[in-house]
Amino acid sequence: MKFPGQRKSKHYFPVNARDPLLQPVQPESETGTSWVVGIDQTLVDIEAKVDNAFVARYGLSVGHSLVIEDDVADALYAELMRENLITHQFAGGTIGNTMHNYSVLADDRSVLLGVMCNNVQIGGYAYRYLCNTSSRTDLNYLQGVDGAIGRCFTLISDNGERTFAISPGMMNQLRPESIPEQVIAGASALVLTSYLVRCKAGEPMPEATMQAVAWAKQYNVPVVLTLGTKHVIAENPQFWRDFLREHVAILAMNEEEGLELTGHADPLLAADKALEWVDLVLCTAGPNGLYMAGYTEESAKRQTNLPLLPGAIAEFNQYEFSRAMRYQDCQQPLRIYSHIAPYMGGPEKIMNTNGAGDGALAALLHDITANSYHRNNVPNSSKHVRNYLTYSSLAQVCKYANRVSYQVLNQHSPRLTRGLPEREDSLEEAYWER
Ligand SMILES: Nc1ncnc2c1ncn2[C@@H]1O[C@H](COP(=O)(O)OP(=O)(O)O)[C@@H](O)[C@H]1O
Ligand SMILES: Nc1nc2c(ncn2[C@@H]2O[C@H](COP(=O)(O)O)[C@@H](O)[C@H]2O)c(=O)[nH]1
Repeated sequence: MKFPGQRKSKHYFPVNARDPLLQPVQPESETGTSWVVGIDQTLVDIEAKVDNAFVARYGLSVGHSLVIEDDVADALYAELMRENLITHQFAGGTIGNTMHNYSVLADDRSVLLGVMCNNVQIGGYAYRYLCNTSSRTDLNYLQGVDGAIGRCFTLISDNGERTFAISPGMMNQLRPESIPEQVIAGASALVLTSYLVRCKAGEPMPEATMQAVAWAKQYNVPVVLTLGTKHVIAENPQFWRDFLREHVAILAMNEEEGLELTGHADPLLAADKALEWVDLVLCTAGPNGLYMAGYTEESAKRQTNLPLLPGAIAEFNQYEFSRAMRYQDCQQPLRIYSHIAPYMGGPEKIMNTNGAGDGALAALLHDITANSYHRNNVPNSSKHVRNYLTYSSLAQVCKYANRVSYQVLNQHSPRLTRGLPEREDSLEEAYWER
């Protein structure tokens, strides 16, 4: 497990297994002691540059993800091939990306659940998917299917905005009996997307998802939900509010999804509203950076030393140096909030925005899992006198999440090709001051 993010001062973190002051740290094993598990629709992103007329012609909606029928997919693919418009093909899927990015950042294990072709052809989509997933992402629990994985036509317009057209193949054929109980039971978090319910009647994916949720509940594993696209939420916002209240601890969304869910266009108000249902919220807001909202114990709150920010909630970042806790673990819960503008103002030129939100969530998951790792290895550390959810303060998690989004925006693929630059890995470096 790598240290999550960078620090101005050195915090104690058991990255050195030979420290004699530590309890004997469990030896590194292939399965590890702390991991995250996610369920996804197995998808390959087929990226092409198109204009808005192309998007409109196939009944798609700019910036969003819609499922298309096979005949539309065939016509769309034929036009992309005819006009030689395909530029890249990557492994994709919002949770697949998040598990891969987590493993790259943490240099540690994530487990991905979903389907995979029984018959993988060299050079085919399934082959590309497997080749482009981190070797630290455990794919041993994928369920075999006799057919194709999904295709996600990722249509990039001139300003870098991405539109998705999903041709599902067999991506929704994951069955409940393919969800391994012990993998869920030992995880630091179970990560889901609202896309998992976007299926045809009779497809087993939603049932498989609910099996995983039931085990997460049984073993007190926090469930993380990322909202995916505003269209899925807009179809039935009340379903999602109930789902959050009943099953979810951590919510990740962008401001458009936040609006559909809560009725608030302001990301801070949307995040605040969502705290009625969940314990921790990450709300990305494109060029306006990102917000986090959560709970801490009143008596453990820590005052920021950064300028207090104006907003719909006055001086909302006052206690952003506090660490997040689950509502149920607080005796006197206090709401805490933080915001950060895009790292370095954002890249000079954004090639495409695909995966920026997934990157931010991977950073948050790294911080949460690092907390479990630290608790396992140094249970009597003062960091664990309370049952905290995150290793770091809300402000620090925002910085880290933002930094990772920047990295994704600065490269071409939604999956990190490497971890953050080496020279930032030094705990001594006051990188954030730049
Ligand atoms: N145009 C932009 N300029 C600068 N930063 C951006 C821009 N778009 C996204 N980002 C960064 O990427 C993060 C996630 O982007 P966002 O587009 O909100 O996510 P999603 O992909 O989920 O819609 C933002 O919080 C911000 O840090
Ligand atoms: N599991 C699904 N993943 C999907 C779907 N539509 C798009 N995507 C994936 O999202 C990422 C990019 O995410 P971003 O919102 O952070 O830009 C991309 O790689 C797509 O594969 C879907 O229906 N299901």
